[in-house]
Amino acid sequence: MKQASKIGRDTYRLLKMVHSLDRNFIPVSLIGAVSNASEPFITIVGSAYIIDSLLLGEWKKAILQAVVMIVLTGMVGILSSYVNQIIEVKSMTINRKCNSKILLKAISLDYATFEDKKNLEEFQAADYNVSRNGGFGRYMLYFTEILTGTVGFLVAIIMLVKLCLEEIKLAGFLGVITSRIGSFTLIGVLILILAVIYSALSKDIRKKNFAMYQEMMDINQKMEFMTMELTMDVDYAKEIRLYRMGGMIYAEWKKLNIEIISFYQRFWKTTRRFLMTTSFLNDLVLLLAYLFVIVKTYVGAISIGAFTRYVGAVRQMNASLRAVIDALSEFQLCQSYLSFYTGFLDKKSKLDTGSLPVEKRKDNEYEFEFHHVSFRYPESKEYTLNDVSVKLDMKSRFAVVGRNGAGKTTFIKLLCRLYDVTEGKITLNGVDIRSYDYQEYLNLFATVFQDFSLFSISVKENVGCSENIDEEKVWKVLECAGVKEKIDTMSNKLDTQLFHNSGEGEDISGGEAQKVAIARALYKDAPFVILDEPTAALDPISEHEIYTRFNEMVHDKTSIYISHRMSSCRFCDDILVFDKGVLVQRGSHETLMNEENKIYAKLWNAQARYYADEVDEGLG
Ligand SMILES: Nc1ncnc2c1ncn2[C@@H]1O[C@H](COP(=O)(O)OP(=O)(O)OP(=O)(O)O)[C@@H](O)[C@H]1O
Repeated sequence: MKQASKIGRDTYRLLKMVHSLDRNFIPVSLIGAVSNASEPFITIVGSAYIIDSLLLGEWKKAILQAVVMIVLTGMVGILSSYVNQIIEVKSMTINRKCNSKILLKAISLDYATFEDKKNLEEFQAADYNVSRNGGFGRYMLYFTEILTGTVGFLVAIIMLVKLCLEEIKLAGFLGVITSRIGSFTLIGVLILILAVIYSALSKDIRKKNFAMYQEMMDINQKMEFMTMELTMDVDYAKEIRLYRMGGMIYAEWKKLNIEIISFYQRFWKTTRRFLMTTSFLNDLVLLLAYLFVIVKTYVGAISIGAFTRYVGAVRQMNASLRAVIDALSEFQLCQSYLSFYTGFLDKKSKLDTGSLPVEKRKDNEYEFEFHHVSFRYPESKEYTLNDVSVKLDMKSRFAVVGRNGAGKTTFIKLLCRLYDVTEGKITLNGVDIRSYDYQEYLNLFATVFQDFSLFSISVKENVGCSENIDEEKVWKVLECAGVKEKIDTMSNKLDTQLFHNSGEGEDISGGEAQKVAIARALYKDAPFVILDEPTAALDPISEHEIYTRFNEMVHDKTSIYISHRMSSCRFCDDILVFDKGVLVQRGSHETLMNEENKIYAKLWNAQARYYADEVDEGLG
């Protein structure tokens, strides 16, 4: 019962969603159902009348009836195919609209959602079910089939009620069966048996199929990823060739392929059993129903013409019931798949907690403070940052240094609120950052992470990140980032698409890409500019040029650099040194260099020694 009410609630919700996407779909489905279902009945009823007319020798009447039947069948047939076509197109359109809902949801979700494996799987499942498993399109086609079957079943029942009412008073067993009460009981019991058997069997197969389906979804996703690695992605193509990894990945792909084949074999085995059992039971019930109509004709309760009509009605009732139950089981299976989709749409942003507007200050006087901040990644047991307390003075240039894995990037991610702290708090001008409107808060930062991304869109769009782009400003920031000349040589200049995977796109080097990403940060013109390993891919001259120009451009802003090139710390007023998630030192370059045997001096000296050796070797 609980299960049935859940199915009912889910159906209502999904149909409501479909209705909001296309208000005409459900009415059109109803028209389709009525016209699809009435088609066979026109022939059933028509031929019965024709037979009766022929038996009475009324030839003209029979011909007229045949003409009416043919015209009606043709008209309803045309209407059915027209409406079915509309339903198919509408189903496809609804699916596309659902796809766009997934995309919109995906881009509105927290960044942390995408670093969390479980969330990522849920997103992939939602996308898989809507884009590749038929999604709402298939769901709505089954919905129409259920409506069609239900209308057909009801019409057949009405005809059979009429059959039950046709009686002749007789004594004995035949009299009992052909009486009204006997007829209703017999037909009622037959329908009940059919319904109970079908729903029990279909429930069983639905459960089995859903379990198998989930298993196959995982395998399919892995296979799709591997196919992409092997065939489509140019970055993988390089590694695959240089390290001869193709054979290994192909072997893995083949293993999954065998699993898929075995999955289909199991799937068809359960389905075959279901089909054979239902078909046998069906035939049995059909036989009993035919016998009943024969008996009714034998005792003289109905004419020969009526006999054909009722035989048709029995056959139609059976076929309709079977179609409803088959479609219902598929419909519910689809509903289970679509639960991934609705589950995904129900996800809420955890970071969108505050509503305070962020004060827009022309003087850029924003003050951040970390108060005993500790942080653990969602799926991690270990703390990445421990008890960090630090005040960031405005308009300073900060450097964040430390060994690999010390927690530098994590510190920045917390500042930019890509994650919330696990313990402690971060304040902006004395107010907990969780109280601010999330989007407004994000607008304070222009950050280039070490794993930045450029997109397969134009250079201009990559830098301007909006629909209204100030081209003059784009050229200016490209110049500051040292990549103006390169863009000037590209075929469509600012309008050149990046990366050749977008058809007409052009590729740029790693360093040039990094410069474009820096230009994007400058274009945003935010009060906080953060560069995480900003110059890792740049040659030393470009690095020097960028630092010099950059400092000019961000003089009225607060800037934070994370860099392993210790020399860049010299540009900075204040240096934060992290070690194993703890802020261990802070101060100017000179102050920190005076703290001997501490990590900053060690890092500096290690790099200085390396350069000194190189210089010595070069000179020697
Ligand atoms: N999404 C994540 N989930 C779990 N652990 C993570 C995640 N991202 C980073 N870590 C872990 O947190 C620690 C600190 O990482 P972080 O990227 O902050 O270091 P980093 O100082 O910037 O290092 P590097 O200099 O190598 O860039 C590392 O041990 C890393 O493995």
